[in-house]
Amino acid sequence: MPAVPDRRPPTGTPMLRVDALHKVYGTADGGVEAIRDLTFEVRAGEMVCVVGPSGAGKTTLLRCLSGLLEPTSGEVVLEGRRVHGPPPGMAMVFQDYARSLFPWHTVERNVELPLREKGVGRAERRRLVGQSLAAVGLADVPTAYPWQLSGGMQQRVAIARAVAYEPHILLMDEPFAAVDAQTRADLEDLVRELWHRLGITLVLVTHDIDEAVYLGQRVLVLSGRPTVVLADVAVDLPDRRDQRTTRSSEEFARLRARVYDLVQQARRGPTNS
Ligand SMILES: Nc1ncnc2c1ncn2[C@@H]1O[C@H](COP(=O)(O)OP(=O)(O)OP(=O)(O)O)[C@@H](O)[C@H]1O
Repeated sequence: MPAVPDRRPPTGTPMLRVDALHKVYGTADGGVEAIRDLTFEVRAGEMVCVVGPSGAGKTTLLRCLSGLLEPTSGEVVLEGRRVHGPPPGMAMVFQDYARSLFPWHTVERNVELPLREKGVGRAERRRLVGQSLAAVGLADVPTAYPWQLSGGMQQRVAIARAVAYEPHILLMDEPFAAVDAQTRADLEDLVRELWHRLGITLVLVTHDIDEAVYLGQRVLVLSGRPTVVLADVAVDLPDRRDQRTTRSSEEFARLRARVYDLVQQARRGPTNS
């Protein structure tokens, strides 16, 4: 595996390029064209949310970005290198925290394991584990087991694990879909705060239009299958956001309505094919 580039690209420079991405799943009856043609870029330090109707290929897109799936044609280029397998410098957070954490390992061990695989020395591992657990508000439960924690706390462990890895880019697939509404709001704010503080590039897939507008600097709206980019909506809300004032602002309502209409249009399909 190639070494992780030491430094993140400077904020605003190209980080991720998706070029004419096309993905067909082979099936017994001829194949499913999940993604027809996706082309977009993400700059270093950006937070981009991806929405689209059910079955639009959002998970397929993330799998291609993370090198878990090879595209049928087109390419994914991360920090100037074409992605073929899981790239160094990338971390992922999944919806299903219960399956992504090892129940037989403690919280701190769960966070530490990827650092061992990365070859980080012991003292540095301890520092990164302590720092990232503190950053997600879990400094006081390092020796607990995941099953002893609430769902929201388990997802915080998964986020701490991703952050401790010091990724250049973090992919999140419906990360808050399995928690209650209040926990979801807390986790949204936690992610924005970490993104601000750490300068990570973030691509987050969600079904929730309000969440996409609240979190993102851009919202990429995917069409229905076979999938293309229907719109790339700039979210020109103030950088400092909070659940009460941001979500009740006129600008938020305007953006929400715009993205909602686009998703409805995508559901009606077919698009510009
Ligand atoms: N392994 C597979 N084999 C065949 N078809 C697949 C496979 N995985 C996904 N698909 C199909 O590809 C399309 C896109 O699926 P994908 O899970 O990426 O969509 P999604 O936008 O993430 O869906 P959802 O919003 O419901 O989670 C769907 O029609 C799905 O049935």
